[in-house]
Amino acid sequence: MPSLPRASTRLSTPASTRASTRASRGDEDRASKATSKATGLDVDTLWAMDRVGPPSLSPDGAQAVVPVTRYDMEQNRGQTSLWLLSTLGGEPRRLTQAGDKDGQPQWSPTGNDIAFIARRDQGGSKDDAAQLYLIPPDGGEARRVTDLPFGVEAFKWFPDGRRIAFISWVDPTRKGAAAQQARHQEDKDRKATGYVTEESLYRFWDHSLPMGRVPHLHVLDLETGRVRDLFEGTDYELSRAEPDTDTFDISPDGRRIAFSFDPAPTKILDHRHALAEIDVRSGRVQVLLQDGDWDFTAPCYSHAGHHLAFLASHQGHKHTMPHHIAVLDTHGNWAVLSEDWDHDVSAPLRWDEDDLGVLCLAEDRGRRHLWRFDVKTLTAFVLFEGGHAGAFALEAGTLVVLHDSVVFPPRVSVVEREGEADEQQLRRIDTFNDDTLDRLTAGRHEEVWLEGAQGDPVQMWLIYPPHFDKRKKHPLMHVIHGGPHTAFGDSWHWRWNHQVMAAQGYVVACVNYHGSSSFGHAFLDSITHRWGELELQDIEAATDWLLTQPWADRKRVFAAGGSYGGYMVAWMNGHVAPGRYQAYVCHAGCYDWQAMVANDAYHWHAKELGATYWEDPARVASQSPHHFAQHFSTPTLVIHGRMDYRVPDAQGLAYYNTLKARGIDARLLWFPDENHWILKPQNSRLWYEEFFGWLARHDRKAKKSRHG
Ligand SMILES: CSCC[C@H](NC=O)C(=O)N[C@@H](Cc1ccccc1)C(=O)O
Repeated sequence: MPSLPRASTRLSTPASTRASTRASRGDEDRASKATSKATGLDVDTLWAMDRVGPPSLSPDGAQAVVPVTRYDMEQNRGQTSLWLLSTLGGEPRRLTQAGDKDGQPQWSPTGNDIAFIARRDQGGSKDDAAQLYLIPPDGGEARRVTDLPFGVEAFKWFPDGRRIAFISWVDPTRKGAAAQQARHQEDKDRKATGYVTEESLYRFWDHSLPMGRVPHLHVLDLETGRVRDLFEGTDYELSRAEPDTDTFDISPDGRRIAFSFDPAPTKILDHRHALAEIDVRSGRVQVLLQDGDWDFTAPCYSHAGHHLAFLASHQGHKHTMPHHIAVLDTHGNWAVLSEDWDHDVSAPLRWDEDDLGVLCLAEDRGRRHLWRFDVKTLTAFVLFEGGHAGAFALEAGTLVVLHDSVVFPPRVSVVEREGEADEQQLRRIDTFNDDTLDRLTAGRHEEVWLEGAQGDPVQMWLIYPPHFDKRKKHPLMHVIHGGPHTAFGDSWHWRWNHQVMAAQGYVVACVNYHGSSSFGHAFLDSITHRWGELELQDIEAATDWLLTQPWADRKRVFAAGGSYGGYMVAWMNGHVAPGRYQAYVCHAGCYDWQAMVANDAYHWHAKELGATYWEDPARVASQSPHHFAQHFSTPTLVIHGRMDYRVPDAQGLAYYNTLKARGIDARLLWFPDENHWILKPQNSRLWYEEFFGWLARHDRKAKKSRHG
């Protein structure tokens, strides 16, 4: 981080300017063009944009397949189909037409097929659950290759291209396909809807975990159609928290599968995972690494099969410890390699083609890059500099990245791997959304560093309205991120879209307050056991800085946040002098840490707050917005979804009821069919309408005709 005077501003770091220039010269031009004809982004245009998902490459690296989701606002639904992109040049080609949601495409190692997961009405039968399909890349009919009662959750090809390993949730007390089928029929015949459990972990984000079923690893033989449950008759299972392909990996010779698992008999979200390896033929399991102090996840075999890279977090030291790259050899020796690199590494890992480096995604000061971590020199090197790198794929020397920025949604580019990162060359291989972006003027964004709490440098991103005129006064809006251990940066958000907000005339401010990820472990951990305190000082320091700007309208200052960001605006309501902010929007906000024990991640709170409510109720209350209700005075729009199990809607309702009971101007927007996020087009349109309408109502200069 730079050492700072009180505040320093720059359009972006020199490095990121380089990256975004190369990634998106057209987008930079668009941002600065600001012709009087062009307008900013509106909600309907946002929903009309194509949403590109993670790419998978053909074995020769010549083509990528991506899922693309398109929404229809009037029909209030989306459809996902697969598209082929040439990495050599040429127009994108749509591969699937028929499916509703053709997802997770993976190119076979032989190059002959693309496997994907879908729930289709095809060949005279309709899938009850998502199944695996294969389609040849040169077109033709997709063919269903599984017909499993409980469907397929995620999968990986075996290197021989003849088998597929996949995850399916099965009843561990039953053996054989017929027994699982019978269980499925029993579930279908059950008339009662009550959910009965003695589990500690029984719901996750927005869904109840299947009663009495757990995620097992299976193998499908494509020639015979035979499916084997590799965990049948054992206590092994994969993580119950949305298990995906990061939880296992297949050895290059196809004989073994490494997987991470929770060794404790009773599962909770925060348990530390161990690593094991199963011999595919015999089904014999060998535990590779198990240590109560460590969480081991995301195994990945080297190409030669001699090393297993994985993520290791030293939870015994502190629960906030980052995930580091670690390697295990065939003699059982393991070591953490990236210990001196103060970055939290994300899954998946992938060995580089020389087996001397591991590719990974990791955040860095509000951005997210693709890195190569060199296992000999123990140094990290940026391969692709974000903006925001969302996913990557590497085959036959071709490296592609799915990346986005504040000024463009996710797109796919080839990263030419020559020279230093400074000379990074990107070649875009899709054209999705270009026509739409060409018609728009994007708001300019920049990064500002402030002196925040404890005198520490704190990063803030500003997104200006499209036709920003610094001689005029503008309303300000804080958009406060959730987590708390996440970060805002140079990235695209489909739900809290900065461009849509800036296009309404606000200067949007996103502060990466103490506790945010991507600024090193000490910064992330600085708020532990003292939630609210430093974060508020940072946001207030940012407001102070904003109010000194000649273009800032001091009487038109707002703050909005979701989840932990919602916690922050509720906290502000109890701690900031009345009148400093004209209105708040609290989306899915955490309001009362004692009542939050009703959520799906209740084991985690005490580690962050420093106590459970039965041990030290005063300590918990001192970090809880509800405890400061007597000071609330600022008008607030409260938004919540009934299907939110992370921050149960009782949190939002308690906040709203308190505001009403105290006679404070408040409005409630409650969605019976949404979760922590507003995912349906029409509901999103309503969300934005209410959001802007509420702010306008408390904005002395807003055009009343527009917002009622
Ligand atoms: C294992 S719990 C993970 C909590 C997660 N925070 C990540 O940094 C999260 O879901 N945060 C919510 C807010 C929240 C905070 C604490 C407890 C429940 C919810 C969010 O901001 O999205």
